[in-house]
Amino acid sequence: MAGNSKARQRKAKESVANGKDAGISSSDARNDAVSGSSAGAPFWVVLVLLFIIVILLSYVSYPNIASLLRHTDSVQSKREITSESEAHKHPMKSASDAVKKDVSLSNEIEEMEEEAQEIQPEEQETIKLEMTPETKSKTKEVKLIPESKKKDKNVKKKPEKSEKKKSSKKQDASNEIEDFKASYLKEMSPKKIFVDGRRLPPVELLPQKPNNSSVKVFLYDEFLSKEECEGLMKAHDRHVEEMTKKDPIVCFDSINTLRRHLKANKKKVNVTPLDFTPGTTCVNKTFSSQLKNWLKQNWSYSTAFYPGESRFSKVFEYRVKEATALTPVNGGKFQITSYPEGIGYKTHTDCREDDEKRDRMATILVYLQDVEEGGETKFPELGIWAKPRKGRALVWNNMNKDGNCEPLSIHNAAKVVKGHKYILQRWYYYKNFYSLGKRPPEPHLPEREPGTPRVSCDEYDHGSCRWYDEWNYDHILEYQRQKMTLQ
Ligand SMILES: O=C(O)CCC(=O)C(=O)O
Ligand SMILES: [Fe+2]
Repeated sequence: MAGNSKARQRKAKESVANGKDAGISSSDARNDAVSGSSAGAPFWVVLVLLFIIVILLSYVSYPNIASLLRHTDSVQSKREITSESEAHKHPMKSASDAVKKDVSLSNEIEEMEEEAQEIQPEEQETIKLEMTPETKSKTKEVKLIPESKKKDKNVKKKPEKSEKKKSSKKQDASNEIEDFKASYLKEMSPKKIFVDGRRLPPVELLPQKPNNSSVKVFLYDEFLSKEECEGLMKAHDRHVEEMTKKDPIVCFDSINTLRRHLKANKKKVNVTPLDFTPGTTCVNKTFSSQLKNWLKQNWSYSTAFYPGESRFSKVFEYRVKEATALTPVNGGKFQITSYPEGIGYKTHTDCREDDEKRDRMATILVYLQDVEEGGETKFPELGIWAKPRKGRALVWNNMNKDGNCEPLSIHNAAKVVKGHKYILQRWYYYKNFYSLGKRPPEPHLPEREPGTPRVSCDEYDHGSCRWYDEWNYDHILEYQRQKMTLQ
């Protein structure tokens, strides 16, 4: 570095002497030389030369500041490259989404990766190799732009520059939606893999109850390393801590669920549909804050990050693909959930028993830490259960090969009796769709301050309330009525 800067100084001095373009000071040297020659007066030439010398001297005296600036530039351009490639992946992303990303879990994950990078350099290498084909396919996406430009030519009145950009972006997005070809994921096939010298064989958990379902449950111990688990938990905790500074808005699947929660907490409050924010299944801000105390925050906490938002997402999906043949393009968001003591999760299937093929074919769930007592994942119809162990992955199919939801895949999270449970989950879809794995736009209702979390209480039993760091459309009545189809 020191040698380089000396060489630069020498070069810069030479460039001034020769009046030539050289090194980092080239533009200064060139500009000054040009203005000097056009003036033609020797007094100005001397003045300009003096000016150059002063600039060069100040540069020479502060090499650290200069190199610092260069460093900032390179960091800046790296950021730009990242966000640009993200923009290709998320063409519908708005500016507010970009701002929102600043407070998203991805930032925390990125920090965790920086630490992890020091620990696992070899693994980072493997991932880079894996990313190459995707980068190529991104270039293909970019090639869509000229097509939309061709269409723009038909427009008679020339739109303003920014308008033109906006409309061509819109056009690109709609082209991409139209051109989207769904990939089907019909089964998983678990096999042994090696990660960082760890041998990871799948262990099938055999049903203890006779059944005729296609559901298979596998377990991999040490699927994630201790460092990966700890990094994810830390990122989740920091994010939850930040976001719980604001009280959440609480939503219910029905007024009955709200009544049951109030009754269980010995609150004699009469509630009517008028207590809900119009158009939604959520109660207003004041009532929500009251409920937070009344319900004693009896919920689990879920935070989400999306594919492509962090290196870890690549690391993880690559490992999952190698181990199970579950393909990254069929994967949705990543969700980290933590359960405080006394909290579990209702019995449910991860798929819906309707004809929807764009549904969750398989689930991978990784326990990020041991739980002293309770917190098992249980499949009551199969007689299968698994205990939380740091790094242990549980993977199962929720749908059969024909894309029908298997009712016997029902499962629940037993209440944590002692300890604190953390899991990472990702769902893989039978038929993927354009918006799968992309951070979704947020609904405008209920009106709320930016960064307000939500709590969703789906049913009373088994402590089914869950706090979320992001919003979807489940609580919007119109959405429920129309069963709006996602792109
Ligand atoms: O925490 C668990 O063990 C299960 C969680 C689960 O099934 C879910 O969130 O869909
Ligand atoms: Fe589940």
